[in-house]
Amino acid sequence: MATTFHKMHGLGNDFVIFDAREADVPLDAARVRLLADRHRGIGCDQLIRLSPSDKADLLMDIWNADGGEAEACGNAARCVAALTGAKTIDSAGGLLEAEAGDDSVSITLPPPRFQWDEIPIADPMDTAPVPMAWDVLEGADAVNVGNPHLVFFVDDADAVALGEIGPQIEHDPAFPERINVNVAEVRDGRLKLRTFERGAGLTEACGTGACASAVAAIRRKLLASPVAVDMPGGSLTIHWAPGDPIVMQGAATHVFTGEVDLEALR
Ligand SMILES: N[C@@H](CCC[C@H](N)C(=O)O)C(=O)O
Repeated sequence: MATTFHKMHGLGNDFVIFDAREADVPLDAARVRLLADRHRGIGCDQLIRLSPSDKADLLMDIWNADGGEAEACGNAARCVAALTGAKTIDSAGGLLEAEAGDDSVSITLPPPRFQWDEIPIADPMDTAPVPMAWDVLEGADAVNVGNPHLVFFVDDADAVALGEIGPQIEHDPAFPERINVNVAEVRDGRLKLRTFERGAGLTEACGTGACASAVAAIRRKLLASPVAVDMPGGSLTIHWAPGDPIVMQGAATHVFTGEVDLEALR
């Protein structure tokens, strides 16, 4: 039986979105891995399923390409708001508010968290910075914006071998739920950012990574809000003040709508 999906991306960070508000779309880790596979399936960084919510306009479930579930996805939230017109989105990472404009979508995320057990980190420790090092990367700030992030401020983000060191950090036993890894460079009053995503690897852009990195830069007084964040796939603007929710603004693009026979995937 054919199931409709929407292929969308936020600055090149791409998604397969199923709308299960009318009829269930059965997904499990194995099926997600097949759908996300760029050779055997449709191909995406994250797979999104929308279902009814009694707290918001809809509930967004998020799976990474490796089949693991994620609590938050900033770029997907913008795509979902653009696709459905939802003004409130429930997710495992908290309740999001959305406002879709002509060229961009704004998403308001709950205030960031910084305590070691809120990241989470396995043992009590400082989180700004965390007293840990991996090869040339050290002194990261840990920030939870619905999902867990480490932000390393570096002199040259392009020079970091993030594809090699990212998996070591993601899987370090210090992070019981694994972690997203960001390298951020302050340049010309903006943030240049590359992200190695938990469960998806290097992506063109990461909305929550941009939020976590902007928050860390504001806390370190490296930049003031709003922070412009430039990623390989494009830019986001992040507004934040200590104690407040985070507002992320940027583009959301619909690529095509298609159909897939979920039972036929092998
Ligand atoms: N691409 C996303 C983040 C997706 C989830 C992340 N990989 C995780 O496991 O937490 C974004 O735009 O925020």
